[in-house]
Amino acid sequence: MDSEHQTMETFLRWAAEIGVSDSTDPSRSHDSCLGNTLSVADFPLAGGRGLGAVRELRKGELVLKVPRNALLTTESMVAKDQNLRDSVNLHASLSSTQILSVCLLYEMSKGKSSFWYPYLVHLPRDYDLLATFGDFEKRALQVEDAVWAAEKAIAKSQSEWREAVTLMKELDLKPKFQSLHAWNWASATISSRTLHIPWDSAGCLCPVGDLFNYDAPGDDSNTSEGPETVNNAEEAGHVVETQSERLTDGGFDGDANAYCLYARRNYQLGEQVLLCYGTYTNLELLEHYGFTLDENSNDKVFIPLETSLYALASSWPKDSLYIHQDGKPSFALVSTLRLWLTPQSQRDKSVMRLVYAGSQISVKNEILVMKWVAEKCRSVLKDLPTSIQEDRVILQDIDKLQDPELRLEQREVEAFGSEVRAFLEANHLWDLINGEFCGKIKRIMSKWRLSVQWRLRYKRSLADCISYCNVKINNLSGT
Ligand SMILES: C[S@@+](CC[C@H](N)C(=O)[O-])C[C@H]1O[C@@H](n2cnc3c(N)ncnc32)[C@H](O)[C@@H]1O
Repeated sequence: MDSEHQTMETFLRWAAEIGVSDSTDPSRSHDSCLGNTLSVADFPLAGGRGLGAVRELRKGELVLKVPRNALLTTESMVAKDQNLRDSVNLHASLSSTQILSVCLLYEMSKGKSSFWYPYLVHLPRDYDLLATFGDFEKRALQVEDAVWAAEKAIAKSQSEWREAVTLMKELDLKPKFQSLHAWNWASATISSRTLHIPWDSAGCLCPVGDLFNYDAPGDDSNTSEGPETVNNAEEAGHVVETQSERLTDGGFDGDANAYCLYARRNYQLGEQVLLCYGTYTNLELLEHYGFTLDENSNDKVFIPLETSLYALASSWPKDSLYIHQDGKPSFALVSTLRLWLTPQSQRDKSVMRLVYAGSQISVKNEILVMKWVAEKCRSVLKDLPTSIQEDRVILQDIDKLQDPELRLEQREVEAFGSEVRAFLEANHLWDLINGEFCGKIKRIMSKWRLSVQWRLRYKRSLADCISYCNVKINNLSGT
């Protein structure tokens, strides 16, 4: 048995001893907290390590219960350590997430003497969240909004770290636990693994409960949009309500004094059991969790729009003007463009009524709208440094570089495009091709891959939008 497997067994036994359980039967053996509904398994195509169903599960069935005393929260950590409690109390100006980060690093610094050691050893050592991106990976995102989001995330992490350094010094943390690198690790752990609790906005780390990988809310989740689905405010309100209900697959149950997690649908034996952490676009998933989804019905593709258009769109928030991942322009974007492309002199009451009802103004106007959107997407695509096809090739090349088994021929290396060559040059890797890259390079490569994956998905949505508009134009021209 390998040591990873052994420590996982130790962890599951420890969790069982403190009351974590996937069974409602209190007489079950304490050898492991899993085995009745779930087991730890690897799902290479959907999040890596995760939890699989050990039998058929019914929607709504309780699949895991984690008692309050097992949760890692600021409250539970300071309760076990007077020194930590006294120091934390002197830093009320820090946010609850900063405090939780410091507590986590403090707990890590205790090593084996930490109560949570069996859990802490299973936390990932590295993360791919935007805040951990270097310059190369950041620039590889290409799209201005995304590069800006990465810059903001990096700057935020640095300034939060600077603010927390005094507390870490007072706690006498070893230099390696006080470093920006350690801070980024703690912040990423909290961002990507905490669950909501009512008494601390920083959330809690939930042993075993944080092994669930992510599933986006179902396809019906974007039905709150568009005249086809929502015709009035009452209906819209109903959709919002059902959406927020769908976002919770569990939560802290005050009566049970435990975090309770439920199956969000029926599962077959062996299937991965997933949790919906919330409704995120791909850029948000990358920022907060370090991955993107090829199929994400909550994704939103933003394109640069004219200032006068934003001014006109005062009835709809700016962030409602986007293109869905499948290429369909949003209801608000189409409505705003219908009005914007109508000459000022013709914007009378009847036109305004049609616009706010989400209806077409005229065939001519609708064709103008579709042509405008298609042209905009074309121009955005043209201005980006690489095409969809080139990005696909870059991803294949990254795969080749990441494959330790693959021996690359000289001609293959010479055929690499400029971005791959720039990566190899920037990291002095030309001589190392066909050798084993060090951990640091592997980590940069995995972030770079995510950037290319993200921008490729963005471009595919724009290309799909062009096709969507062309079909609409053809249909309208025939009417
Ligand atoms: C709460 S943890 C889930 C367990 C995690 N896989 C582990 O091994 O500890 C969340 C992290 O899992 C990964 N993840 C979750 N769902 C994913 C998905 N659908 N696709 C890719 N990665 C996913 C991401 O790295 C994310 O930050």
